[in-house]
Amino acid sequence: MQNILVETQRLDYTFRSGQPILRQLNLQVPEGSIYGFLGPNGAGKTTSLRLILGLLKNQKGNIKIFGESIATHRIPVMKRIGALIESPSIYLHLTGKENLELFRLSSGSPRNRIGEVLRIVGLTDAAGKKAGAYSLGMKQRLAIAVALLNDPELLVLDEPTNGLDPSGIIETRELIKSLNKEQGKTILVSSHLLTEMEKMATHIGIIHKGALLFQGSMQELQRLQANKALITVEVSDAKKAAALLSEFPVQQVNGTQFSVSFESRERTAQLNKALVQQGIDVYQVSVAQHDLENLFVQITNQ
Ligand SMILES: Nc1ncnc2c1ncn2[C@@H]1O[C@H](COP(=O)(O)OP(=O)(O)OP(=O)(O)O)[C@@H](O)[C@H]1O
Repeated sequence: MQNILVETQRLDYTFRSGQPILRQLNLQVPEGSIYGFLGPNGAGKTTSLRLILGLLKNQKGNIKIFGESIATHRIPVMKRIGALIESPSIYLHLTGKENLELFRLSSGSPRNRIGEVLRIVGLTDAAGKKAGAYSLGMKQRLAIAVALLNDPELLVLDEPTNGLDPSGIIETRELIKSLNKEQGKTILVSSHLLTEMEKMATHIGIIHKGALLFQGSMQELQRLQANKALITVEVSDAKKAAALLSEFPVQQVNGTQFSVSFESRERTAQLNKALVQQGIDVYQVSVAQHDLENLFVQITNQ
């Protein structure tokens, strides 16, 4: 069986306002994985990651990392973790190398580690340039280099592609994949974009309103999606269409579109015919967009 590096056991968290934020969260991050922690804004991803890193306290339930409870082994455990949470604190008036030198002093890592991390993130040639002159992707790679200084076994990255331009997103994604493949790092990475996670994650945990809706390998998620494919139909009157279609359970109505489960090509043709016979014009029938919102519908309709 695969070794679990991060495990939360029935994790509950409530801010002082009294609103429950996490509910019985049981995360299991396997060693060697890129674990995509996926959920819409406000679902509780940052709160979970802050708890895992010991930056928030007073939770209910256990958090175990490398098999140790962080309640009793926080300091030795944190030494083996690198994290990038919220915006990176990079000094723009310093060069990439100077930034790393500054953070190296607080991390206590050896001087030769700077050259190594610059090479790993592909910034060796830009090491002498001011970070303010870096592209967004280069700044993010520098921030990840800082997180790598202590040669961590586990990297925790909170929405690392958020706010980047398209090339920055690609650079960051490729770096995450190579850190996993070439450097053997286990990576817990959060995102609100399903498509982004599909491009890098080996495992997925989906959080919605503080509760875990799905957890498993990417293949398991894909199997579930294949079994639960949706088609979207654009019509002249979606509400009326949804009300008429008792034989085809409608999953979602959105403006002029509604979604139903895909069953077969023949059933799709029957659906089209039924709509036309009821006087509803059909403008388009397509496979539903591959996004988080549709995935929620698929999962919650299991
Ligand atoms: N310090 C705080 N005090 C009270 N409520 C908070 C605090 N920080 C976050 N919250 C609330 O907790 C919920 C979860 O927020 P969290 O930041 O963990 O979500 P998220 O999934 O990371 O989303 P985002 O991508 O928007 O950061 C939200 O409803 C948020 O408003």
